[in-house]
Parts: sequence; structure tokens; C-alpha cells
Amino acid sequence: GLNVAIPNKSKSIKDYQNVYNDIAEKIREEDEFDNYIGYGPILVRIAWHSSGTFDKNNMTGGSFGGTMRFKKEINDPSNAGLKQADEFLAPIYKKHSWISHGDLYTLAGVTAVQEAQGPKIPWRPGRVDQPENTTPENGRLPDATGDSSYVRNYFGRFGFNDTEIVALIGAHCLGKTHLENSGFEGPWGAASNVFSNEFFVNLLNENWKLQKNAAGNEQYDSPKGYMMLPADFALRQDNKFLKLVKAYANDQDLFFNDFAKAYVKLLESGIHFPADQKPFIFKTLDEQE
Ligand code: HEM
Ligand SMILES: Nc1c([N+](=O)[O-])cnc2ccccc12
Repeated sequence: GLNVAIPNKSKSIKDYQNVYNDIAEKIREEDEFDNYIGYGPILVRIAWHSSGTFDKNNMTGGSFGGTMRFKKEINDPSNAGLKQADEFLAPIYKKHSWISHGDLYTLAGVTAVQEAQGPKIPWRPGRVDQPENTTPENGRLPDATGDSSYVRNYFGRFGFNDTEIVALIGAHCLGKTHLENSGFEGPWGAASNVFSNEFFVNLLNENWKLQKNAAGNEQYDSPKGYMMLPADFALRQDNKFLKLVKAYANDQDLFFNDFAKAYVKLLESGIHFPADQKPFIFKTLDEQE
């Protein structure tokens, strides 16, 4: 059924900004992770994967219950590599154990985007930890080998339109694929920890070649050492997606705007918030100097 958010009346934006700051400082502190990419990208991924189990057809899954904390979900093969994000967040939870896991995972994803110089992401607390037996079954996260109709159909499960789908996948401007996690590898060059429209610029402008990687999976590689998943490349292979890819490659502000709206919708999928609950907009560390 629909999950109704229960905001903690005793906590204010100040309390959540403290959690944001602890996450942001830890990202800065542990900058050597994954060849100096840092923890930002996998914090975005754990926020997306904890929300990406939502299914509007039976109103199950999503970020509300914080079930990513349970073995069944974190051990989903689609979540390979995310234990490192969970371990990163463990001391944060220990210090602020008044927060729910659903709020912590999504707040971490908001912090990571903003600290990577991305757009402001309005955020609402009130997710409530649910018991282990509510953990959704494995297999609800998307397949990287999907084509454009697969991608459109997959995100249709959340009620996302083409604009929301293309904007969300623009988060692949961050981080990299790891052969040991997903069977895909690269980009070998400096994978980025700065949020930008580069994913769309690369997708359009690089000279892509489909080839088998060391795990025997096909991916698109470019002479500069960039890569695209088949599901990334699918955004070039559909006219409506391609139009959006071009728009974002030419206008980073438009991408930032659309990404922020779609990311909020993703992180809040399946949750009903009280009508009078205004979202919090957090300051970055730099804005609090
Ligand atoms: C068609 C949809 C999508 C597919 C098939 C997909 C697939 C993947 C795969 C295979 C990886 C590599 C994981 C690894 O090897 O470590 C990855 C990484 C990543 N994904 Fe996606 N993804 C999708 C959508 C999204 C969305 C909607 C977001 C966020 C809004 C996102 C954010 C990320 C980030 C930040 C990384 C980098 C993680 C790191 O550097 O460790 N992805 N994705
Ligand atoms: N950096 C990335 C790119 N890229 O173009 O740099 C493309 N696809 C990706 C898919 C998952 C994670 C990172 C990606």
C-alpha cells in the first residue's frame, strides 16, 4: 500500500543539515576511494537503487522502508559494490540513529549530487524503517543491455516520461562501471566526480565502437577511453530520446533543472508526504564556509 511519510516533529532543517555536513565532510576526507573518484557516485547509486525497487502496479518497494539495510536487498547482484556505500554510511547512522535508513540513503544521494557541484535537490524526511519481511525480491533494477524500448518500458513502472528518463540517466556523468560489479568496465580515463552534462556531450560527440569487454559483454568504447552501456547508447537510438540528449548536451542548466525534478520524484516514489510539508534545501559545505 501507499507509504505515508511521518516527519520527526522534534527535528528541524538544522538537524538534517548536520547529517548532510557529516556525509559531505566524510566524502571530502575519504577522497582516495576508487582511484580518487571518491564516494559521491556510489552514494548517488545507493539512493537510486533503494528507490528503484518501486513498482507503481502493486505499490511495493521504493526508498520508504530502508530495506537496502537487509542482506536480501544489498546482496541483489544488481547492487554489487554498494556494500561499500552502506559501510561508508554506518558511522553516520551510529552518530544520528534518530534518522530512518530510507531518509539516510536518500539524503546521502542528495548530498553527493550537491557536493559534486550539481543542482540543489529539495528533500523531505519522513521515511519509516520497515521490517525485513517487507524487503522486495531481487531483480527489480534495470538491465544494462536493454534497448530504448526496454528503457522506456522499465521506467514506465515508475510513471516516468521521456524527459525524466533521459535526465535521470545523465547521472552517469558520475563514477564508472567496474568489471567485478556489473561485468562492464570503464571509463578508464578520469571517471568524473563532478556533476555535469558531460554524459550527453560524450554520448553525441565521441566515436563509439561496440566491442566485447574482458567479461565477454558488449559495450561501446571511444578512442578517448570513455564507455557507454548498451542502455546508455540506446538514448541515441530513439528519436525522442535523442532530441532530449541533444538538448541537454547544449544546455547544462536545462539538464540540471530537469535532473533535480526527476531525482526528487525517484527518491520519493511510492511515498505520500503531508501537503504542508515543505522540502528542505541544504547548503553545500562551500556555502557554509
Ligand atoms: C537504464 C537505467 C540504468 C542502468 C541499466 C544502469 C546501469 C549501471 C551500471 C551497470 C553501473 C556500473 C556499476 C558498477 O559496475 O559498479 C552503473 C553505475 C552508476 N549508475 Fe546507473 N544505471 C541506470 C540508471 C541510473 C540512474 C537513474 C542513476 C541515478 C539517478 C544512476 C546512477 C549511477 C551512478 C552514479 C553510477 C556510478 C557508480 C560508481 O561509480 O560506482 N544510474 N549504472
Ligand atoms: N561514466 C560513465 C559514462 N561516461 O560516458 O563517462 C557512461 N556510462 C556510464 C554508466 C555507468 C556508470 C558510469 C558511466
